[in-house]
Amino acid sequence: MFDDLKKQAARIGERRIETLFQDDAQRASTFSVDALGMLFDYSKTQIDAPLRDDLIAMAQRAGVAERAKAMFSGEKINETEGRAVLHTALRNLDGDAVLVDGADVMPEVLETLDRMETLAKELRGSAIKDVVNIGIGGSDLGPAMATLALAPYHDGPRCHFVSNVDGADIADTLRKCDPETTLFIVASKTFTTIETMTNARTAKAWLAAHGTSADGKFIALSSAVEKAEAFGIPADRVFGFEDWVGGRYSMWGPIGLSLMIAVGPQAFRAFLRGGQAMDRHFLNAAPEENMALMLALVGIWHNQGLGYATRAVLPYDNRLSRLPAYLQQLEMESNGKGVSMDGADLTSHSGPVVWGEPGTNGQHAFYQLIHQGTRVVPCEFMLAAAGHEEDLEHHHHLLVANCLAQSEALMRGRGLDEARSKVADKFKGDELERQARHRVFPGNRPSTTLIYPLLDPETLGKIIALYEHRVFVEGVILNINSYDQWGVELGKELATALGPMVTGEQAVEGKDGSTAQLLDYVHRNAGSQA
Ligand SMILES: O=P(O)(O)OC[C@H]1O[C@](O)(CO)[C@@H](O)[C@@H]1O
Repeated sequence: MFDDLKKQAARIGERRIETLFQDDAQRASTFSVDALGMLFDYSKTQIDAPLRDDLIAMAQRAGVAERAKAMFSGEKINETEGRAVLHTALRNLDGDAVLVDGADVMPEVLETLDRMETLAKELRGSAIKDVVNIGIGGSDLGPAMATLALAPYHDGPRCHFVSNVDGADIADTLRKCDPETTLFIVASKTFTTIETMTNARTAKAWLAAHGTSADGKFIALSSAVEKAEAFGIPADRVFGFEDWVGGRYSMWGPIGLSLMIAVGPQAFRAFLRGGQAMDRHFLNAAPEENMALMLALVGIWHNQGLGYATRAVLPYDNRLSRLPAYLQQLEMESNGKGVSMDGADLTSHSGPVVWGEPGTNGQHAFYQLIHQGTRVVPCEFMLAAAGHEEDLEHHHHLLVANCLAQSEALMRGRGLDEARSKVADKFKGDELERQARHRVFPGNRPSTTLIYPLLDPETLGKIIALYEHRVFVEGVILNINSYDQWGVELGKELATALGPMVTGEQAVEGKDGSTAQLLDYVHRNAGSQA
């Protein structure tokens, strides 16, 4: 499937990336995309003109542009669930018609946005001091990531995010809240997710235990409006969305309510505008100038072409510290599939393992392996040209210097001669040789850098939509369905079956020796918190 890329890899061989800059003074700008005020620089990779041509031709053969049109126009491209994929409609602020089964979805999308704004304004001027979003996965990671990312714009009530079924999560959160001035948002597309429903019931019980009425204290964000009503949340406190919004793509609509309450409707609209600008760019820009397409093709080259199994997302922007977790769901739940659209086994690897931490913290943790480990980890750096803290500009200068130094170091490395010269005054002979070898950096390790002016709401919208489209393009090239998630089901089923064995209501039967042993340990030690 990726024979062209294998041939390109053989052609490139052991070539050093730095030599590409020596041979072409324009390389940096030729292998960058400058769009929407952001710059995506992929020149510190092995991609050269013939390879880029092959990658673009591959995207064209796979029908990326046609599939994108199909997605935006409401075709049911999520074939295993028979659904359209229309998170882009949630940021279609101009309201141009988008049809699903012949009906325009935009009037309802815009009406829901209006209702959200009315409620957000009301809450921001009310006695509510704490908002607790109860949700998990796509009903948590997006708003949690974005609320932190946009902290400088946060002028509403405090927002907390409870996701884990581990009682520690909600207990630690409720300890900070006053029942009289706390509002709970139950965010669940299906309104059946066990973690969320358990936490929501615990929140209700907490209010009751404090003698506080639950009336007006709960809001629901869900596609299952009747289930939310059955939980006791009246219809006018439920914000619905359709099944064509996938969980991990849902922060642009009702699932973003906590973010809207935190930063205000205006900033939330700016976030949507950023996403919409990226949509238009993705649909209209020529391949070489298309940021999402090129980001995806760099990913395909590294993963399917060169076999690098992981990629690190390294934001030099502390407020993006939840972005790697957000992207883990976005990318790995979308493209971690083993069969193609038609149900046949994939003949290549699926999407890569995505991981990361903000710089500079990562430098003092795992960069050792990135620089000198035996596995190559393509790195995706992200950096704002300016920070929000004008009085702390010297911090930002250090941040920038560190980010740029890392991509330079990864590419250049350090040879044995240079390593020897670093320690020649301390060691001699064989010991000098041994010590020098520990200080060699192989270099020639690829990285990309996405640089933007400032992490404001609009820019965040552009970045998130950029990654969504990257996932889409990689999925089309791999011919997989990026919009289902069957791989999460088996564990859920087994957990449900194990529940009564954990509580002791049912004997442990039919379990493998390891599972039975672990259950036995729990039973013998369950009282240990006393
Ligand atoms: O919003 P819901 O229905 O509670 O689902 C939460 C998450 O669970 C999953 O279905 C599976 O983990 C995700 O795709 C989703 O974001």
